[in-house]
Amino acid sequence: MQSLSPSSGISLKSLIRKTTPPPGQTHRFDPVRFVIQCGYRSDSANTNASTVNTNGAPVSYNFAGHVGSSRADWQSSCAILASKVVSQQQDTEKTGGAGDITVVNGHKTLDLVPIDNLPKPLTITDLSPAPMHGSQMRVAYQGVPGAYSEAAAGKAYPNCEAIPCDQFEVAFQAVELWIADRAVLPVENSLGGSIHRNYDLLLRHRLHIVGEVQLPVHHCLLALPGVRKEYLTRVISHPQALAQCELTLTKLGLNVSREAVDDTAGAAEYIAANNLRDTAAIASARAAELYGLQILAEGIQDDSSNVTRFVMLARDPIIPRTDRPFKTSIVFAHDKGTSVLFKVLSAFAFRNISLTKIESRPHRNRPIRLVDDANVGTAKHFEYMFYVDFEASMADVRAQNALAEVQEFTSFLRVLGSYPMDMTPWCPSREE
Ligand SMILES: O=C(O)C(=O)C[C@]1(C(=O)O)C=C[C@@H](O)C=C1
Repeated sequence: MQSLSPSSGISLKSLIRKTTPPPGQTHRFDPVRFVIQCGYRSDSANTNASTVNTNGAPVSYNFAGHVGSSRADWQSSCAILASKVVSQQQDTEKTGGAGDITVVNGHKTLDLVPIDNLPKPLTITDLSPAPMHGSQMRVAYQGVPGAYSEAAAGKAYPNCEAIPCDQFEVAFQAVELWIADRAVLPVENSLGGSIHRNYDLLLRHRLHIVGEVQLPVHHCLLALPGVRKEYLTRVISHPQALAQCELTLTKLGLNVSREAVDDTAGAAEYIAANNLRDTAAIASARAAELYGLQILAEGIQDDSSNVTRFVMLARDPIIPRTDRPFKTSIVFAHDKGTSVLFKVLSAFAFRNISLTKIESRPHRNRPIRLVDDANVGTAKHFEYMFYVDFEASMADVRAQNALAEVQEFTSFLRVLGSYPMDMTPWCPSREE
């Protein structure tokens, strides 16, 4: 990725360089047409022409550094952009001033004191409908520089310009509004499990999964220089990172409270900006370097092969292929609830298609199904959306037939994306 230097900053000029989508990217992909071509249907009502681009495939791991712009540049760009912002609903309950921990969606989050020379995360109010396109791939991620999501962006697109965003929602919108070309989104971790909110966002938005990366996550305990473990009363980090280090924190004999914040690197930045000598952060070694913290303990994740899986999102899908391993992600539901699940899964089992992931989430439009029985009362069944990843490309006739069958059993079916699997050699010691 691009290295951090004042001259590499995102300027307003570069942000508004192109005001129309580049040739070949003017039309949104039409899932209806895509699935009809493949012999099955989806839920989408979109009837636009179907145009795809092919530059979404992940490439080999070569992440060497941070991407960025000067914070000053970024802030001034955002300030100008903010003057023509479409109104966006901000679902936060932020109340505090700089340096406070406040509550966002039930989680504690930080109002950070600015540190020079680092790009400031996009906020929901920075989002402008003005599209912008440089020659370099722009990849939106949630967090601040030093976050694992930034490293994932670098693994997926080694020469990209990574754009920090203060919420996942903002990263989605950055792509939808042509501010970024891709978003990178953590969906599951080998220790901490699924990042549920991101599954909900995948459904709420119309972006397509165009790739995946699996990133070894190697956590460090960071504090201000000179601080010793015995001084600590609190450890702050992303809830996933806290979960991934739970046992090790106890083994280290730390008598500390755990507090969840928006991202790992943001926790490190907060400690540095507020000179907190009683608080440590769980974050990457790179975050220690960026924010001038010392590493008190390394490799504190409860399993040395701790891996987070990220997906890359784009406005258009990539063309599925069969000459390399592909994965396809779908989401479906049925009016009659979970009874359909076995049938759906057997459509894949009969065709020898392996499932790599299954996840259920509340059906937000219809969370409860009531079944009245005059004699005994009313049964209240929870309703679900099921997310399934399977190991086949949509260009594979087995996958097309399986989905043709699945659509017979389901009232809702959407293909989230068909994309190359991350096949980089297994080396968990390649630490972030
Ligand atoms: O906070 C970060 O650094 C992130 O990139 C987020 C995130 C996550 O959401 O799971 C990503 C990878 C790690 O598993 C911990 C945190």
